[in-house]
Amino acid sequence: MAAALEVKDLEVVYQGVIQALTSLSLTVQEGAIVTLLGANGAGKTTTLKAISGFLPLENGRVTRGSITIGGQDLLRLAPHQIVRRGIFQVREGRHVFSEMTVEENLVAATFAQRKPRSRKEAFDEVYNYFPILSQRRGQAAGYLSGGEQQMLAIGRALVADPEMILLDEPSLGLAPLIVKEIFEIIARINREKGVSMLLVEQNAVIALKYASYGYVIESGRTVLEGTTEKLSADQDIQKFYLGVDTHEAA
Ligand SMILES: Nc1ncnc2c1ncn2[C@@H]1O[C@H](COP(=O)(O)OP(=O)(O)OP(=O)(O)O)[C@@H](O)[C@H]1O
Repeated sequence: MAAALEVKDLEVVYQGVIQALTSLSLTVQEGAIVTLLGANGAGKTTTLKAISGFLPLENGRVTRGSITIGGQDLLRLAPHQIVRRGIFQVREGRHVFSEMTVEENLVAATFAQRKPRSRKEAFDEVYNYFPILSQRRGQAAGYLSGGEQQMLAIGRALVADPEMILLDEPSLGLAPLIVKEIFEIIARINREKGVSMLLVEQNAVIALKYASYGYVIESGRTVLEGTTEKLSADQDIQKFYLGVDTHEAA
């Protein structure tokens, strides 16, 4: 299978001095769910921002390495061109337009639509995956629950008809049942539409359950990678990410 997205040896610097990534490499195969694990400040969000082209908005810059999709260089592209190339980032904290209704939020995402289809067709697809959003379509997004806002954030990505969604901490602040519901839908979108996912998660248990491959990053570099089966069996992962007492387990 062809490699969809390749990040190689990436170095990122903010404000000319703060080195956030030193040597970050990862691959997301077409149609895969890949997770990126790491402690606070390891550089996970920076990696997503580098891929989606948002670094310059925060005075950040890629100073070495490459990001390609299907062999095409992404580093030269602006964020709107990267969206057109099929990569859509769902940012941490949802960032829905709180004064606008659910449906107006979806309308706002139509600027990024990649294939000509009617709004009805695009929105029906979103409402099919997230029926609760259909019931709330006329309600201000700011009054939605955290879980519903996360669904809306993913729904906006769907309107764009992405090939890959970059998901930044979708479980943040949500109750376990809602997290499970959202991840089941993420898995369905992946399965049914073939959309690949690059998933940043503090909740390693859920990330390792739904992803097939994972990377661990420390201080801006990739230190471990493997199938999620292999990572789940790794003693360090068990100790530091899954909260397993490896002495007791031994
Ligand atoms: N806009 C910015 N300006 C300056 N430094 C930044 C900026 N964003 C991130 N950093 C720094 O870059 C490093 C990596 O941050 P990043 O947010 O990518 O980590 P993370 O792994 O996503 O952390 P968390 O899990 O806490 O979200 C940190 O040292 C952080 O302080």
